[in-house]
Amino acid sequence: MEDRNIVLKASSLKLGYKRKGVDVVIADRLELELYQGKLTCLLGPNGVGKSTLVKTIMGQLPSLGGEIWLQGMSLGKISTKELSKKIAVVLTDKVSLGNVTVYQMIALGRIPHTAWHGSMSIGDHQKVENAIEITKIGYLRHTVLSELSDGQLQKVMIARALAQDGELLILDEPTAHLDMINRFEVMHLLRRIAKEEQKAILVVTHDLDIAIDTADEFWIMQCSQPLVCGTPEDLIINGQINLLLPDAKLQFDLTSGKVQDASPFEFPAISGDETSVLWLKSIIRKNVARFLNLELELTIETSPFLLKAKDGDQIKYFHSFQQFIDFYAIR
Ligand SMILES: Nc1ncnc2c1ncn2[C@@H]1O[C@H](COP(=O)(O)OP(=O)(O)OP(=O)(O)O)[C@@H](O)[C@H]1O
Repeated sequence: MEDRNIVLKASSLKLGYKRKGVDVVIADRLELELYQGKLTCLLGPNGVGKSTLVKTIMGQLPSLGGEIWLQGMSLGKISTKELSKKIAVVLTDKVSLGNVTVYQMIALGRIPHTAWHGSMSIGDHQKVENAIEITKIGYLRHTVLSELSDGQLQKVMIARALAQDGELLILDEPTAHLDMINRFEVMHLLRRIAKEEQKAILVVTHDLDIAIDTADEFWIMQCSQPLVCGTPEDLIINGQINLLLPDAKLQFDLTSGKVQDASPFEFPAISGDETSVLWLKSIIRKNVARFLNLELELTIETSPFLLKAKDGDQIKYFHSFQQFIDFYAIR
């Protein structure tokens, strides 16, 4: 653990807002570290304080207590200009610069490094080109932002953050509003950037399945509790992943890696290969209200698909899950 390069560290961090001079505390006693080359996902229920934490780490919102260090320097001692060179942020806010081209937008990432009216140096243009190459959006270079899809726009905003060339990238729900393929692509792009560019990346997300696939580290935030930190795999195996599911009706299923109904469930006897049994259980579970015959003995094969159901002396064969469920639904 000691050999991991800490980019940002916070100790006894107290988060919140001032209302009429009074502290409104959102979270307290937070201990956290972000590492170079690691993708960290911050997860937690709506309203728990994830954006508040992000704003505090970015230096946009003062903490109510505790310390934050960026590369060993106290955050409070770093000027806004220096901070904008070190931390790049991608927020969910809609971009209103519709007529700006992709190249121009990414070039805005260089502003902290140039004077406001100063022109970009060759080095600045190289940083922009590099960001375009990493995010593979060269084909969009001259397109105006208003003509981009949400997924393309998200990649442009990531490229802008990359062009900024800070040590730390923070993204607040970068996969919100994206379809499944784009969610997957964006998160895998962030993982690649963490590894190849050796950036520390913090992503706020509600996308548990893709976060499990891509994150090196999870921070689980819960109301009035310390952050729970660890690799997704450790948190799954030790059951702490269920902290994300305080509703007793839901649980994280270790075998399928999915969140599912936690109500006790007894399956009929099933034999077959592991994957087929998993999906047969999935359809049985969904149809539990109309599927109460526990005397069944089920055998499943998938090449070709054949589901044998033995009910006492009777044997029935089904060639799809649909046939199987339809048959038992009408009994
Ligand atoms: N400017 C503000 N002043 C006072 N309270 C605020 C302010 N902004 C947010 N809050 C409160 O802080 C709490 C945490 O909000 P925050 O936006 O950080 O949650 P979140 O975990 O990011 O939620 P979500 O998943 O819905 O985005 C909420 O109770 C919210 O009402």
